Amino acid sequence: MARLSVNINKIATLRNSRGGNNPDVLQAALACERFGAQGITVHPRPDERHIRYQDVYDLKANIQTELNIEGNSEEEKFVRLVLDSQPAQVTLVPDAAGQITSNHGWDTIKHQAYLQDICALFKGEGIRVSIFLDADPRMVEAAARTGTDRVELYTESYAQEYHHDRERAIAPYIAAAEVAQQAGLGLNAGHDLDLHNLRYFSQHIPGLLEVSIGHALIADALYLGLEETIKRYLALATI
Ligand SMILES: CC(=O)[C@@H](O)[C@H](O)COP(=O)(O)O
Ligand SMILES: NCC(=O)COP(=O)(O)O
Repeated sequence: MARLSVNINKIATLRNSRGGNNPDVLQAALACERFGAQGITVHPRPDERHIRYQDVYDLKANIQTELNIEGNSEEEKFVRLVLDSQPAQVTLVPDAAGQITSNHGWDTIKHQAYLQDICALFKGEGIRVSIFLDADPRMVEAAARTGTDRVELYTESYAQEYHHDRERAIAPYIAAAEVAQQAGLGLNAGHDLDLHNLRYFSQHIPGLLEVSIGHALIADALYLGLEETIKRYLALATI
């Protein structure tokens, strides 16, 4: 039974396209909560092309549910933002500056020492840490040695393969989730989850605590409205 954290990056993309404050990112986040979302996710990027750093402070001061901030902790500015705004959770994502969207998880073997240090820093401030990972049991095993609380499985390959062969698509995710459970790590997932592939994922992944969903959910809201869309995603995530 996973909780749904709505990623509102795309609301900010729309706002920024005209330079004003329409749509209002904070108002959208509060509406998501009112319609049942159990968390709000943002992924401020160094160029602030969608979520701006100021949005993060405004969200933290006003939302009632968990704030999850995603980003690359190798950027000094990101670390300062997280420490200053004190979200419930930080998700460490190894994206290069200017990348269009996330396309891989951390290599927790190669970067073990760095990840241990950064997890200790955030956890020392009472912030829950999750590390974004490809669905590879070796990466989960090594993540367990960093001190992280959770891992987030990067679901793009699941989403792409789902329509061809869903059993094959989900197999590495089940294997990774089992290793996470054995290691005592909490499990999150996200990227390209949608109304078609979410039910099967929630049904088959043991111990799934949270899904963060943005792109497809915000697109669906154009047709269905935000309230109905969130209701549908909640029904699939909390199976
Ligand atoms: C970490 C992750 O999975 C991404 O999906 C990300 O949060 C989305 O970022 P963009 O909205 O910038 O594509
Ligand atoms: N962590 C994944 C996320 O926040 C949203 O990804 P997407 O649904 O926008 O692909």
